[in-house]
Amino acid sequence: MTDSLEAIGITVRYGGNVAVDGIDVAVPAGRMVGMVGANGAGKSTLINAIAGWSRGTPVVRGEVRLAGQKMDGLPPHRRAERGLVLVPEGKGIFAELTVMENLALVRPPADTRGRHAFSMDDIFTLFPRLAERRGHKGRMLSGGERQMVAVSRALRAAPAVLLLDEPSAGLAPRLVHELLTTMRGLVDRGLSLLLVEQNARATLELVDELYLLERGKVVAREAASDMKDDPRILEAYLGNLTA
Ligand SMILES: Nc1ncnc2c1ncn2[C@@H]1O[C@H](COP(=O)(O)OP(=O)(O)OP(=O)(O)O)[C@@H](O)[C@H]1O
Repeated sequence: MTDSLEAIGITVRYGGNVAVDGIDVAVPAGRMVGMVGANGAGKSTLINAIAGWSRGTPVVRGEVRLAGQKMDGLPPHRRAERGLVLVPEGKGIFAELTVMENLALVRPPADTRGRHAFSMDDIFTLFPRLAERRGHKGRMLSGGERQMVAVSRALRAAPAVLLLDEPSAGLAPRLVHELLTTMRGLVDRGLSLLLVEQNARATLELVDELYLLERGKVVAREAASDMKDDPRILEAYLGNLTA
């Protein structure tokens, strides 16, 4: 079966500094793949390159395919139109627009075949907190609520594959768990998800497969169930999970 998302040989080079070094990623349909690593490992650089953009002006190489279709050379908005939708690090919601207005900025595509469409009602069922706050401006929302808006805005675009960059940043552990559990629920309903996270522990609990990144390279890639039991991985990258 064709993977929902396939990235092959992604390399992002800033002069002599190779931030991402020939990484392959595959997200099978209806699966949640996690990518963890320390600060500066290259996680954001990689997920942004898959979405079609980079900070600065690096040299970017590699192929990206969505359900077998080539995305190479397409700008981020064209990739999003085809269903490859990024929730960027830092959320990027408009502080002076209300929750409703932020969500209304995205026009759902007319043709949602092979995609996962979410009406406003679906979104408010998923995030009841946003329903209560629909008239509140972005600047009045908590970090968790802003993250919910950012995810919801991406869902309005009817993703085939959702790319989620560090949703836990700045959130309390309980909120991280709630948000990731909600995302897992969507994956169980068929969405494909690539999640970049620093919080390895929370990620490992919910993903199907985990990649570990170190200095721009994948140093381990395993089913999450196997990684949980791999003492080498636990010790080196995840600390003591039973602690
Ligand atoms: N605009 C830029 N110019 C030069 N180098 C950059 C630029 N953006 C990122 N880098 C480099 O790319 C490498 C990877 O950074 P990246 O932000 O992808 O790491 P990360 O794993 O997402 O870290 P974090 O968890 O802190 O967000 C770092 O060495 C960083 O210095």
